[in-house]
Amino acid sequence: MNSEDINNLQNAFQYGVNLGSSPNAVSTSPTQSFMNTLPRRLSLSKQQKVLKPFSTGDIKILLLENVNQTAISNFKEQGYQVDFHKGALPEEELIEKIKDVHAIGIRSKTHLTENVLKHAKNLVTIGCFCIGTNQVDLEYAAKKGIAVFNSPFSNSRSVAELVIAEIISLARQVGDRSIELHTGTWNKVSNRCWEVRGKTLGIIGYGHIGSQLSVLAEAMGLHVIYYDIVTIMALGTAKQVPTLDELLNKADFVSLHVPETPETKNMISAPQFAAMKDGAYLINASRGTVVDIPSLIMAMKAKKIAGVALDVYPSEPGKNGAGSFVDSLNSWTSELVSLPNVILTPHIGGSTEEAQSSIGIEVSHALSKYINEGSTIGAVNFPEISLKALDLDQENTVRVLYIHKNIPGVLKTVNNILSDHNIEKQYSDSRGEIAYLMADISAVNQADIKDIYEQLNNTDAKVSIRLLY
Ligand SMILES: NC(=O)C1=CN([C@@H]2O[C@H](COP(=O)(O)OP(=O)(O)OC[C@H]3O[C@@H](n4cnc5c(N)ncnc54)[C@H](O)[C@@H]3O)[C@@H](O)[C@H]2O)C=CC1
Ligand SMILES: O=C(O)CCC(=O)C(=O)O
Repeated sequence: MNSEDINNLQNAFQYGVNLGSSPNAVSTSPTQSFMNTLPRRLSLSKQQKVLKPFSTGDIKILLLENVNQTAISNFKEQGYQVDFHKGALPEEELIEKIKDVHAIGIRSKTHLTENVLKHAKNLVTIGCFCIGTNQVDLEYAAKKGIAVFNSPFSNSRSVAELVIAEIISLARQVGDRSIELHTGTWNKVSNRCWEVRGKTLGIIGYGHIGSQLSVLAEAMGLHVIYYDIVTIMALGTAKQVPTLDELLNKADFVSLHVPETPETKNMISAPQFAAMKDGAYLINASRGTVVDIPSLIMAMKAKKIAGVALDVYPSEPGKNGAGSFVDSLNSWTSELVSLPNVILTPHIGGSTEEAQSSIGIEVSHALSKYINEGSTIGAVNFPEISLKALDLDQENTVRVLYIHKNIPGVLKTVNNILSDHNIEKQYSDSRGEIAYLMADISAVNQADIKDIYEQLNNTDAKVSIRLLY
């Protein structure tokens, strides 16, 4: 590409129509700061046109809960404005901030409910920098045309390793011995301390984490059985059991790795504790709502359960600090902490340098690809579609991103609007009540862009539109 070509391309951008008045169209002509980087971008990617329909400097991203530095760097490299906070925000402050941003990055503590999201006038995407997405109202987000992404397995190994540490620590009462010695008490005992070799581990939920745990546990000589609502191929010599009760009857250690759903709420309560072996151990690094803690306390007091390791709780503090894990957070806190052989960790299953760094890269990448190109690959509440990047010589090609209600006749209406142009590529898919169409149309001049936008904007089925060019 010679300098004349670059000038032409810059001119093409500078004639961009400003569609910024529409809440969902993040489309204005690019800033000089982006122009200044253009020759470098072009030399990095000789064949592909970088789609920048908007001033990247106008894109605002709110990052909460100490999302990793890798994500901050990626977003800044894109030219976005990043507002970074170490903790979660109280709901009122969150509502104030979310009004203004195009993207938000959270971990497990920020609850993006309908009440919060209804204030998000410009929001196009949410990044959960974690595995779980239960903290987001996914359905409502989809209805508002907000695509949600997560990192489905970047921290799975970290969780599995923590659980392995806890299995041995519970069996050897390491937590109690450590607390005693920290407070000056030497208590060298072997009573009811066990090797884990030859014992049975029951894994509830044999997905990414459960199956990884299975492999590690077998390497230490544990027998593994698992229960899952779907039939899943066993790794190593593990065996799937047909019922939860069978798992509870047989396992010496029970470890939970299910998502938070209506079905998993209080999945382990009084009847399940009763079904467990006497002196069994429980580990929960999934979600706090999965175990009924008052029933757990009763089972421990009755010596039915010999120890428990919890990483997650029904209510968790929004940020780090002393004095936050108390009865006003969860009414049973002081009772639980007074029991023997209880290991409590502050939701750190996925908190390793390795996991956080790769989650930061993966989720920031997915959000940037969606903002810049419209790709929804990896979205958890949207149909997953993508079109290949445009070539540099496709100067008058516009990418239409049209999120709409999944009702009959929409494609006919949209294609009528686009019919004066050549539709180079088109891809459409639906998921529940929401459908998403990506189309690259060529031979479009600047006046056409505004016209296409307005016509699409007037369609009944429209949820939101962006035009990239
Ligand atoms: N403590 C921490 O820091 C972390 C906690 N998590 C939690 O762990 C959960 C599991 O993570 P992954 O293994 O990656 O998820 P996954 O989606 O790969 O696996 C979950 C498994 O649970 C099964 N399942 C769902 N409902 C079930 C039910 N009612 N009964 C039995 N099985 C059921 C599914 O079929 C699936 O095989 C996440 O949803 C998240 O809440 C995830 C990462 C870190
Ligand atoms: O690291 C976090 O903040 C949350 C980890 C977690 O629970 C998840 O990935 O689902």
